[in-house]
Amino acid sequence: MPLVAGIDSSTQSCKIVIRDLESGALVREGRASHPNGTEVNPQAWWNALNEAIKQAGGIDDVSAISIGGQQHGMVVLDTDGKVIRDALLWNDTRSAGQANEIVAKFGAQGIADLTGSLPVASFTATKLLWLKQNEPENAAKVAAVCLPHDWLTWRLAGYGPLGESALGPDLSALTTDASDASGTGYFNPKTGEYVNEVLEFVLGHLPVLPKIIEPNKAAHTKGALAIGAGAGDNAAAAFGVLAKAGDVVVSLGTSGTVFAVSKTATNDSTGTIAGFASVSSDFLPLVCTLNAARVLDSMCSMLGVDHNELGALALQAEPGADGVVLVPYFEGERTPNLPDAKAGLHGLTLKNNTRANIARAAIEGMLCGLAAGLEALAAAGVKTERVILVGGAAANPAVQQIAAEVFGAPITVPAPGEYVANGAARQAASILLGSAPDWKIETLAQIPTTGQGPALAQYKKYANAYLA
Ligand SMILES: Nc1ncnc2c1ncn2[C@@H]1O[C@H](COP(=O)(O)OP(=O)(O)O)[C@@H](O)[C@H]1O
Ligand SMILES: O=C(CO)[C@@H](O)[C@H](O)COP(=O)(O)O
Repeated sequence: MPLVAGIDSSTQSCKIVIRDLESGALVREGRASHPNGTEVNPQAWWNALNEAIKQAGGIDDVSAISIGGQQHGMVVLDTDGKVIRDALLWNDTRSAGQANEIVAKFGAQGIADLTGSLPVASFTATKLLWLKQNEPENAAKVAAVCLPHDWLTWRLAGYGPLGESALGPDLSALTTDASDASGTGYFNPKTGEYVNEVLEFVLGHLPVLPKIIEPNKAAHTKGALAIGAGAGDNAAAAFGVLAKAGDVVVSLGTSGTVFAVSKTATNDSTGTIAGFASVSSDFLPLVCTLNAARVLDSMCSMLGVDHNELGALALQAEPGADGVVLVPYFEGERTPNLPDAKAGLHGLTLKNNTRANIARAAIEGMLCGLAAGLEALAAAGVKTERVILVGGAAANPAVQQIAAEVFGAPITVPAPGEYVANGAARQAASILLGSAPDWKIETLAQIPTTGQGPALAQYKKYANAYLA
């Protein structure tokens, strides 16, 4: 039976799954780490991708492959196909001022109407404006701009820097898909076209941009291997869990994201909801925070425990952690747009200052930032019948249980797996089959709603003070 592969080139690592085309059964997998930091040489992603493929036993027997990846990262290429400078990632906040300049130029509603979203520092457009203003010699050299998954797809197809690749630096062979393009800040998800006036404003000239490929078409063929368009990681996760109306997906990776597949486009000029496209060319209204799984990593090292112990400690405390609140803005924050904010531990007394309360406050704080996202989606008309929890921190049973209390919604935890990579594999399968297969998804846990606990209300008291 033919095999298909899907890749998740995410912030912290690269993962590959190889699946049976018909049943979707996992056949082999591999992973490799990415370097830390918000500025990364794309070569590190290419090395990790090759290491992950090697760990998975290679892809010689695979018929189709697609790459999902972290969104927004700015990869700039010169005319020889060389990377001009390290990529600035989605969680690099240096271009916050440039985001404001774009909003001032086009107006908040104007830019939201043109691109579906109000740009914040994460968006590629703001990074290009930062480049033009701070490294004009680099900006002048830019012949093409692409996203992390676009660049990896191009490399996998055999293109790359002059002298270092079989097919050479053909920039016109760069491809992408609507879901990832919709995170650039210069793409209109409603028309499916790039918005040149924004691009010209931020870079000063029009570079080559990746061609938009439909989800069930091959972007390239390499011998017998079909290479798909790929996708932004959140859109791929929605596709990987087969999200349908009433499902809201919450992903707890480096970023925290809340999103749903919708037939209706959004154009939120407040900037809370990003109006992205889905893999299937519907829409993917999405709220993203900068502080998710790494909040727990950081609290684990502060308390000297591992993730299981952090979870066990948290479950010893009562909902609301006896008034202890962590506002987790360790990396600044994106939603709300507070790029320079710092985290704060609030409400401590000599009595409630326990390891259990602090562990619980860490999990509640991470989730409360996302509960505000759920509320925003609800206000935009997105129905939440259940929350599907994915991403690294979703594996933690305490996180799953506390999510039901914080969100006040039933939680479904799919069987442990790489759902971004699975979504990419499902897209690859759709190239061979003409449409995406309905692979069965096993459920690990279903946690009924317990109603909303006290955590969110007390969190808002402290978090709202940051907005004053
Ligand atoms: N059991 C767990 N509990 C909490 N966090 C976890 C657990 N297992 C992994 N993580 C965290 O999940 C993160 C990796 O998740 P992942 O979704 O792969 O991130 P990304 O997509 O941003 O690279 C790491 O920060 C890791 O420490
Ligand atoms: O910026 C966004 C979404 O807009 C992030 O969701 C990135 O796409 C990174 O995802 P992870 O690597 O944290 O999963």
